[in-house]
Order: sequence, then C-alpha cells, then structure tokens
Amino acid sequence: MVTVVRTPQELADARGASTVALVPTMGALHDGHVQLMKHARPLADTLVASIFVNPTQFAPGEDFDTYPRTFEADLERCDEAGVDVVFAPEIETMYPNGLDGGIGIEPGPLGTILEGASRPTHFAGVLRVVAKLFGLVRPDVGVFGEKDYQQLVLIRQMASELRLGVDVVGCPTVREADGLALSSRNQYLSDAERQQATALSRALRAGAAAGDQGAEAVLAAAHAVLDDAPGVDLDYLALTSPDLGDPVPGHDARLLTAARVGTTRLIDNVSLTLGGA
Ligand SMILES: Nc1ncnc2c1ncn2[C@@H]1O[C@H](COP(=O)(O)OP(=O)(O)OP(=O)(O)O)[C@@H](O)[C@H]1O
Ligand SMILES: CC(C)(CO)[C@@H](O)C(=O)[O-]
Ligand code: BAL
Repeated sequence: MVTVVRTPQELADARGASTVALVPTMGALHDGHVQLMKHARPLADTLVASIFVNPTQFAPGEDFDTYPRTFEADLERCDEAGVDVVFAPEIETMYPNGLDGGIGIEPGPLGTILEGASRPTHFAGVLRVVAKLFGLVRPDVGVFGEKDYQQLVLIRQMASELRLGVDVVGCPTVREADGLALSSRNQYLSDAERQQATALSRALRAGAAAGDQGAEAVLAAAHAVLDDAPGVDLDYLALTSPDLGDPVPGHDARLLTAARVGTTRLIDNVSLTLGGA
C-alpha cells in the first residue's frame, strides 16, 4: 500500500536508508507516468513518486490554475505501479522563501532554445524544483520521460555538472494507438483537436523515415505533414544531435516539434539515424 507524505520529516522517515528511485510528476497520471514507475521499480529498494504542480515552471498566463489535479486517482495508479511513497508537498514546503525569493538555478544555453525560446522562464523553474526534489528525496536514480526530451537533457546535465549523485534515466515515450504522445494536457483537446493533434507524431514519423536521405530530407518530410495540417499552429520543428547540438550525418539525431492545437500547446520528438558521412 502506498504511503502519502507531505513534509520533509515524513519523507525522511519513509525513505529509510535503502536505495531510492524517484519519479517526479505533476500528477494527472496516465500510462506514460505508469511506464516510468514500472521502469523505476526494479532499480532501487524504495520507489518514490512526487506529485507537485510546480508554480515556478509556469509563466503568467499559462495553465497553472487549470492544470488537471486528480490526486485520488493518481494514488491508485501509483499503488498499482508499485510505488512505495508518494511525496505530495505544499507549495510553502518547496518554496519556504516564496516563489520569487531564495536560490535559483540558471539552465545555461540549452535552456534558451526550442522550449526555452517559447517559455523563457520554464527550465529555470523545472531545474529549481527538480534540484529541491533531489535534495529532499536523495534518490540514487531519477526517472524521466523522453516525451519532455529537452527537460531530460537539462536535468541530466544539472545532475552531472552539480555532481548531485543521481543517475538520470530516460524512458521512451508512450503513445496512443494513433501515435499521439500521452500527455496530461491532451485532456484539454476537443474531439476535433484530438484528431488534428496526430499531425505531430505523423510528421515526426515521416521525418524519421527519411533519415537515410539526410537532414534536409528529414525536415522537408516532416514539414510536408505539419505545414498543411488543419488546426495546427507550428511553433518549431528542429533536428539536433542527441545532446541538442547540431545534427551530425551518419549519427543518431533527434527530431523535435512543438505546436499549438486550438489553445493547447503540445510537444513531441523522435530519435532517428541520419544518413551521409
Ligand atoms: N507519454 C509519455 N511517455 C513517457 N513519459 C512521459 C509521457 N508523458 C509524460 N511523461 C513523463 O512523465 C514525467 C512527468 O511529466 P508530467 O507530469 O508533466 O506529465 P505530462 O503528461 O508531460 O504533462 P504535461 O501535459 O504537463 O506535459 C516527465 O518525466 C515526463 O517526461
Ligand atoms: C519534472 C517535473 C515533474 C518538474 O516539475 C515536470 O516538469 C514534469 O512533470 O515533467
Ligand atoms: N512535462 C512538462 C511540464 C510543463 O510543461 O510544465
């Protein structure tokens, strides 16, 4: 049975001295989160999931207030996935000096591109809360989804550069049968928008299929799907190396996109191998 803790002291008591894996979430749990938990379960003695809708990663005007909150259903999913401890802190516990006070984390250049270009304060908020969660839970392993690929790269870089002693593990994106990446924000989509949203994964698949023809062909194939997709307002489509630098012919690459479907902003990405030498 999962134990719910809300304070650092309760967390320390529940954590014990065993090895710990942490799956940070903002709740509204779906099968993508459950996969992270199942992946994390055998990696440590104790599995902790955090549920915290982190205000500092939302800019004014974004959906912090309306973000889905489904705590009781989330606990059931955690229980089924083998989570031992759910850490669900209050905002004051995570930000004792207020949201604008206290220590911050500067994400560096990788935090300013792609998602960071559209959401300039986002990754400072993500890294700030993840650093706090790592400090509170003191996990041996932190498990994150590739769906938020830039986030995964930045958290891995933070853990490595700040020597946090946490092994950051990524898990493949879980998708609906028609390819749409699972996301808590998919709930915002109307039936028509839900259909239109499949353009993101279709474009990424088309791009990946053109991988052996090189970078230009990849981007052209993906644009051919996205540019004419009804209801889809493209934010970016970018081809990078796995660490978000320039793509290198003959090596693995990442194709990433973000688009607004109606008022909902969705992101997705795939890995591919680029042709050429
Ligand atoms: N479809 C998915 N497959 C694998 N991991 C996922 C998927 N969706 C989310 N995750 C991962 O779950 C963790 C918690 O993410 P979060 O609670 O923000 O869910 P989300 O569905 O990404 O929500 P949002 O709609 O806010 O982006 C992150 O590591 C995220 O990458
Ligand atoms: C990592 C995270 C839990 C930090 O709030 C959030 O950005 C998320 O759910 O991906
Ligand atoms: N999964 C990323 C959370 C956010 O968009 O704020």
